[in-house]
Amino acid sequence: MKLGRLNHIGVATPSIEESIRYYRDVMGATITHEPFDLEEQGVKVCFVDTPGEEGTHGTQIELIEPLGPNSTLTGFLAKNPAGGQHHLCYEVDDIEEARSWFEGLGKRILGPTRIGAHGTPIFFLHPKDMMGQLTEIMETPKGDAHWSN
Ligand SMILES: CC[C@@H](C(=O)O)C(=O)SCCNC(=O)CCNC(=O)[C@H](O)C(C)(C)COP(=O)(O)OP(=O)(O)OC[C@H]1O[C@@H](n2cnc3c(N)ncnc32)[C@H](O)[C@@H]1OP(=O)(O)O
Ligand SMILES: [Co+2]
Repeated sequence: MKLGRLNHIGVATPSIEESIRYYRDVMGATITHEPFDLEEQGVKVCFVDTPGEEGTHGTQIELIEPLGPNSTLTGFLAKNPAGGQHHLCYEVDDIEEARSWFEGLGKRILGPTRIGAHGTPIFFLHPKDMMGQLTEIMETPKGDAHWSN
């Protein structure tokens, strides 16, 4: 497997609106995306772009707030009430090849491969098998989609 770009850093927050104000008013970010609900993942999401090469954006901050008490974020926020860095997401060319690679290494994969917030297949790896970092693997969006979401 060949590691691709760092697509996003997932940041858990108890209030996505408060986090948006922080990135806009303190960090000077322009927030062009509206928050949206991803019911299947149990999260409300908003992307914050960092600058990339001409005409593109760089690695995103993915703000995630729990949607309801059964969200996978509930335990994390109970331990970290102010929120904080939750996961790292790396791109790969071929999601099935990557899944087989990590399975072959004996890494625990958390649930099935599913469609993530960028519209491409994703899966998660257990933080205890990944040097303490909850790791998301995402198939690289094809064509212009890479820069529009
Ligand atoms: C927006 C959609 C999508 C995208 O397209 O980008 C997303 O990113 S959705 C993001 C939210 N979804 C997920 O996180 C799915 C995968 N996560 C899980 O399955 C669980 O959250 C978990 C990783 C298995 C943790 O489960 P939980 O029940 O909350 O905690 P445990 O008590 O079982 O934790 C065990 C152990 O791991 C430590 N831990 C937990 N979360 C993290 C973390 N984010 N980073 C680092 N370490 C983490 C936890 O502290 C426990 O350690 P010990 O206390 O030492 O036992
Ligand atoms: Co993510």
